[in-house]
Amino acid sequence: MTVLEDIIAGVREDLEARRAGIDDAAIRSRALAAPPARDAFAALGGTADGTGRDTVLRVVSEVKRKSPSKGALADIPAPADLAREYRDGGASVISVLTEERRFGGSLADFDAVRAAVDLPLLRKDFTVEPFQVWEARAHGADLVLLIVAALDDGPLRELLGLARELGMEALVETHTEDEVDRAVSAGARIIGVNVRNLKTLDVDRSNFARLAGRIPPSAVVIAESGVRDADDVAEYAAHGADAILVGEALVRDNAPADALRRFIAAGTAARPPRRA
Ligand SMILES: O=C(O)c1ccccc1NCC(=O)[C@H](O)[C@H](O)COP(=O)(O)O
Repeated sequence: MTVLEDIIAGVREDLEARRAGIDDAAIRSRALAAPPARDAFAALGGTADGTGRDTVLRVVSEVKRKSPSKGALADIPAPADLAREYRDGGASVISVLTEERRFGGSLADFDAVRAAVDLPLLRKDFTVEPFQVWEARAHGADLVLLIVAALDDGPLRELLGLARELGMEALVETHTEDEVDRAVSAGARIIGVNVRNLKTLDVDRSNFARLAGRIPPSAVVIAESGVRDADDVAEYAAHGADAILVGEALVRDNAPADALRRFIAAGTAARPPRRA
């Protein structure tokens, strides 16, 4: 079993336990009654054909307590306080991990962050069932994560379609050429290239430069994982990242708002004037 398969097996067990406590009709009516989703595509600098794109590097800042690759990262006793720091530092989107077993997250963390900030929020989980998309909207999410390596084309399209029907968008995450091509064919508008291989946990930052050029300019391109400092951010930006997704470097920093400002400045300075 790969690391990703092992995580998803646990996610499915936890999902069934939650489903035993609330029926599908109830979660759907909560989702339909929730305030409208925020426009995460625009918040990440997206424009319909890519030509009106500005040169600001956006940051998706993650609330991440622990991980399979690094173990414990930060206690984060008050996720809402961290979210306010992220907002003050200029984050465009906040990602909240809700997977419990391997990342120490929860929907309670998500709710706390939702109540604290008005930015678009990504419910960061291993989405494999429509119930999780309904659940995300019911909790006020604006974006869900769809990992191409975890989904066949049928479910990928179904989950992306459902997210949009509910007014949300999806961050469609890739790691290989084939996955980028599948994300593009599925109609993804926000495409992440994760430099961490979720099957082996190896991190190879050069993977971003290799894959980013396959993504059409109409999509927002996010470089995910592996940021240690402003030089890494500049490298991703120079190779075409519209945004970066950062967890560890921010949660380990004593002044995450300052770190964010440094990352945005370094990435914006390094970004080419416009993606062709
Ligand atoms: O972070 C992990 O170890 C991990 C392992 C298996 C599946 C997913 C994993 N992480 C999810 C992520 O994509 C990262 O949390 C995110 O990109 C931020 O990465 P980083 O800045 O390196 O913390």
